[in-house]
Amino acid sequence: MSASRSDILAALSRIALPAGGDPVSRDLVRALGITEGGVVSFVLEAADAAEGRALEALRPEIEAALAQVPGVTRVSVVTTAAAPAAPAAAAAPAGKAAGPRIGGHPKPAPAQPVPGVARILAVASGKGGVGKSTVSANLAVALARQGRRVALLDADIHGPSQPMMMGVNRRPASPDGETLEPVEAHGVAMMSLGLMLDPDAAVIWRGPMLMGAMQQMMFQVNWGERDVMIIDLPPGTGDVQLSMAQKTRVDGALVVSTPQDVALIDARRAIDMFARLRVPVLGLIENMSVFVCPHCGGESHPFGHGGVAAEAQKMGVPLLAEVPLALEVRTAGDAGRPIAADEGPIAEAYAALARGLIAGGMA
Ligand SMILES: Nc1ncnc2c1ncn2[C@@H]1O[C@H](COP(=O)(O)OP(=O)(O)OP(=O)(O)O)[C@@H](O)[C@H]1O
Repeated sequence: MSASRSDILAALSRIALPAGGDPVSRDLVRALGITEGGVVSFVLEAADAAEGRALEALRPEIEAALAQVPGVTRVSVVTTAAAPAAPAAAAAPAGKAAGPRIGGHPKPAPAQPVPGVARILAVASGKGGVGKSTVSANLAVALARQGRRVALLDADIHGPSQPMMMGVNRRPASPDGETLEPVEAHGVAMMSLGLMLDPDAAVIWRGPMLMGAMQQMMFQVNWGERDVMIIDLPPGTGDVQLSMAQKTRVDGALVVSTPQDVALIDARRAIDMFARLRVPVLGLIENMSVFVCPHCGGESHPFGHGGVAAEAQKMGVPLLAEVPLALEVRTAGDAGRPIAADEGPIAEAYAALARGLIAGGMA
């Protein structure tokens, strides 16, 4: 049996904090999640950057203490600081840097550009599982192969899959304890909450925490000079999408759908949401459009046929790409080398999508 919430809180209340009290009495514990398998994850939210550094230093001790609680199989703690990034002069001295922190309450701020990033494209879907993350990773790689300087931000906070798809899973460096360095993979600079968390841990973020995490991943990452940032949004039409459009200027949205009616209904909702947020929808991408049998070469349409093209016409938006359903797309994603990194008809479909965006001045 896995540990209970009260077991975890009891263990946490035995941890003495340098500034006095314990994480429970000081109300620092956020988004505590315990999976059936006994994986415990939560966020320790510090009041300011200095306390954040102190908590980060204490993190190994906290994780070790919780690992002793019966039923706990793994512990994943993320520390955050609620205060905005300190100016460079106040940064931690070299060698004293705290680890990367992601989360915290959002800071009220008008929409602002992400420093160094020329354009932002959001990849969205109305429904989960239609291949939005796969499209984001492949498009990012295809653009990089055409010489663009590309950032990939995994905003799919509840199910961050870019570390797996891009084949990188190391904690990002934070040399100054305030900002994070993106990780490089296949010529793309990537940041994902998945790099901070145990891959098996459930992420249960409350609204404000979620917005804070998004804000930090956009503005407290040293993205460098980038021609385009691809944002892999969570499925649906929720808080992250809204907050993204409010916090920064999204130049265009790409909506991914399978040809299935049920996916298309949700895609329509996503298009409607972007219209209300005044984010231009650049077009639809049909994923898993046709299945080509690897044995006989015969074509079939497991999710229907023609639906996305018809929907695009109805909504007055272009159909930008049709990506077949192919086993190698999944195996490439699972292996951490997106299919667009190699040669073949599917890589060419992504290359054509990238060329079109570059030609249209969107990437
Ligand atoms: N064209 C394709 N052919 C075969 N498999 C695919 C294709 N596109 C995506 N997949 C596979 O389908 C699964 C779901 O894809 P993906 O994670 O990209 O979807 P998603 O829309 O981002 O899902 P979520 O809503 O969970 O974020 C993955 O295993 C992926 O490898």
